[in-house]
Amino acid sequence: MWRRRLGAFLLRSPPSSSSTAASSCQHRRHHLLPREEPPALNRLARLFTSQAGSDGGNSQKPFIAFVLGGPGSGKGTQCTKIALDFGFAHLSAGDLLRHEIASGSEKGELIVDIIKEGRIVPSEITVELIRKAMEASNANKVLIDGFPRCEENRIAFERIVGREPDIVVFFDCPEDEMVKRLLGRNQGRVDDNIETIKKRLKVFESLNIPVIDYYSSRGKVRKINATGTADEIFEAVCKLFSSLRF
Ligand SMILES: Nc1ncnc2c1ncn2[C@@H]1O[C@H](COP(=O)(O)OP(=O)(O)O)[C@@H](O)[C@H]1O
Ligand SMILES: Nc1ccn([C@@H]2O[C@H](COP(=O)(O)OP(=O)(O)O)[C@@H](O)[C@H]2O)c(=O)n1
Ligand SMILES: [Mg+2]
Repeated sequence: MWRRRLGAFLLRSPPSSSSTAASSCQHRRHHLLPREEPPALNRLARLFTSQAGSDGGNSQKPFIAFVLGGPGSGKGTQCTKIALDFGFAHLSAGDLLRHEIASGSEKGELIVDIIKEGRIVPSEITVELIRKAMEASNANKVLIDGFPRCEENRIAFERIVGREPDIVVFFDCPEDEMVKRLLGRNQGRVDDNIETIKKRLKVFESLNIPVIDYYSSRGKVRKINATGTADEIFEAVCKLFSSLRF
């Protein structure tokens, strides 16, 4: 059902600009409450929950949301908004890998070749970067954007971090729209060209969809229609996140 054939790209459309306008989320009131509670109440609340409290400490296990969707489905755009409105740390697997490349390390040289080809970086590398970033953020609510990309990623995360996600948010977007957005992204990325995009879409379908199916069978997937403007999509995101207990 979520599988879409690569075929017909609609490359004729001009690049779509993302919505940078501040969005208004009608559901904000609800999810802002915990952050506005006095510290004593937070501490008290924590005694009665298995998740970390809302004061930024991570003495207990954080709430983890994996954020998935095809390349260009809007994961990064929506994660930025969620982080801002719901107080999540936003860890983007792709950004962590690009940061490693920028550091000039030997690992970075390996990573850049893989990204150029739209393939998946060995899980040990990515999970280690995510683990360190989670630790450094010390956050009690974490969005892990663009991960896991394949079963190997998923299994490595479970083994190294010792956790499953609490939920998996899946941005469902038609391929022609994803291609249009990627070609208009304009961030100078080595993988935002049509050849690599075609490979990334194939990898998404063959390796990432099975991960989504796996989490779906475990009742963890929350699918969001990722067409429309960024603000329209964020309205659906707000509904979902306002309904969560974290
Ligand atoms: N709903 C949307 N409509 C049009 N363009 C969008 C939308 N959401 C994001 N974009 C743009 O599409 C491109 C890809 O979005 P991004 O959030 O980076 O996706 P992903 O992280 O899934 O690859 C970016 O240039 C972004 O500004
Ligand atoms: N878990 C991950 C995430 C990204 N990557 C690599 O990094 C590239 C860019 O990932 P990204 O998440 O920034 O890309 P978008 O889907 O956001 O466009 C992917 O195409 C992979 O080559 C990976 O190998 N493993
Ligand atoms: Mg992204």
